[in-house]
Amino acid sequence: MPNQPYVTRFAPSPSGLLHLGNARTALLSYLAARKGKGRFILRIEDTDEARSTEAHVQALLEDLRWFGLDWDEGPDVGGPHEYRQRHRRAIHETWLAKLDAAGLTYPCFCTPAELSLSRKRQLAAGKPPRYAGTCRALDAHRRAVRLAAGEPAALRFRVPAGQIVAFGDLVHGEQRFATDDIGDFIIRRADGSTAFFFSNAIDDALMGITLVLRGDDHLTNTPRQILILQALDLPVPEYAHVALLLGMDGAPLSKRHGAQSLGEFRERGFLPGALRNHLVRLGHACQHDGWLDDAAMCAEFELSRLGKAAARFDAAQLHHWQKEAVAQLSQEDFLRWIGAFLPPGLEAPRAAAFAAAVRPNVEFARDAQPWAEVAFGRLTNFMPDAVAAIEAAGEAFYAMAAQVFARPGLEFKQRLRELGQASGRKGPALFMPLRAALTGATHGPELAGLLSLVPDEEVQTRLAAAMQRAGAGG
Ligand SMILES: Nc1ncnc2c1ncn2[C@@H]1O[C@H](COP(=O)(O)OP(=O)(O)OP(=O)(O)O)[C@@H](O)[C@H]1O
Repeated sequence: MPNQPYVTRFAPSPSGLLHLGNARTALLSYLAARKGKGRFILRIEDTDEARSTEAHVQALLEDLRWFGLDWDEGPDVGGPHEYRQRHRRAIHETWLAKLDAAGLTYPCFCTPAELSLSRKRQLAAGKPPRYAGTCRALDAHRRAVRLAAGEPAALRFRVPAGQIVAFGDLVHGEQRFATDDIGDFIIRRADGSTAFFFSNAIDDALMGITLVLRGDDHLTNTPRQILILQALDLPVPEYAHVALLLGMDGAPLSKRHGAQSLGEFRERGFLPGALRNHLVRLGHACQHDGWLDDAAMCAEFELSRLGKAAARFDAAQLHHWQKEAVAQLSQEDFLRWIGAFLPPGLEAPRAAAFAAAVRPNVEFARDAQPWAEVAFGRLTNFMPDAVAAIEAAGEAFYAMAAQVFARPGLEFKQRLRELGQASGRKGPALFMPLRAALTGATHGPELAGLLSLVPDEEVQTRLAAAMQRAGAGG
């Protein structure tokens, strides 16, 4: 069956920094659209003015782009709609008025304290808490008097009695909710802003969203939204409620808690492809174990492979994908990535040789720094185990090494062989003290590659320093 061209969206609230759970849900939604050559829309749900900030909107756009997503419509790229919900108020009011005209809403004057008391009573009686319907029963006259007196009022949707709302969820299967279990819910807050249930559903319908892929924290909201859409004769999309990503404490990641933000991983030096490769495998069973580039990830993505079980971010897995991501960089991109640690004006062939030598030892860009010092600078840093290796090797070893390395035109392998013969050492006993003297460490990138970049005089300086150190220490 050909893949359906879905129109999907990611609709975050700018109430904090995007975390890995948001990013994973955004990625899956993006892939669902891209897979069938559909469209992906970004909408900012900023109706809750108290919690939304402009700085968070900007951070969110920047983080999503860095993560590797692009969108066909959105606040920064435009499109036929307005993509910030707070600018869609007039549209929302029009649709609220239609519900009103159909007799499906009523003002609710209950205060937060009254609602909380009612909840507690219901819970104490062992009942699931839902709106008790206090203001539903008010007659038209009493309503008018209270409104005229300026009493703050939210607007509630009148949920029909005795019905079943059924829908097929692409992750959770057939869902059935009895309307008798759903209390009349708020669609406009007392401050005049539209509530999530309403604005989110209306905007999905008006923007032509055909698949709502979101976290399963919204599964129980869906029947309410379907009731609104049906009441307004608006199209009902398909739904896929994906499992939430949990934090270390086992609780779902949430912007409110500020945990594991995308920005934090970016600052720590992770590459976006590493995060994408890890996140696409959380709650989505990939058939292919290896690295997935954008095209391969689209090909790999299947709605039928989405799982129901909550998933946990795994640091070890992310490190694995980071190494893969580094290996995948073109030489040009790798050099750009570590560019801050290279000497200015480095000639292209030397840069290429450096990249080839150090890449397997670089997980984060900053890991290139010590090797750049070894290759292009003076050796000043010595690890304690390198010092110990130098002292143990003794002065004579470095005197022999200096002689072998002074002879022009020899390959590194040949020098090593000659030094082995001269010193009677082999294997690590030969190699380790040489590495320690020439790099200041007992482990690191392949020595031949690194040394090809170090000028002969500098090699001699390092061997002379080692001789002195071995002499002094021995
Ligand atoms: N822990 C999570 N794992 C996966 N998806 C999530 C998680 N938390 C939220 N989402 C999804 O991210 C999308 C954006 O949601 P939203 O902006 O409300 O995020 P949030 O983290 O729940 O924020 P807040 O804490 O402000 O409510 C929604 O589809 C939501 O279901």
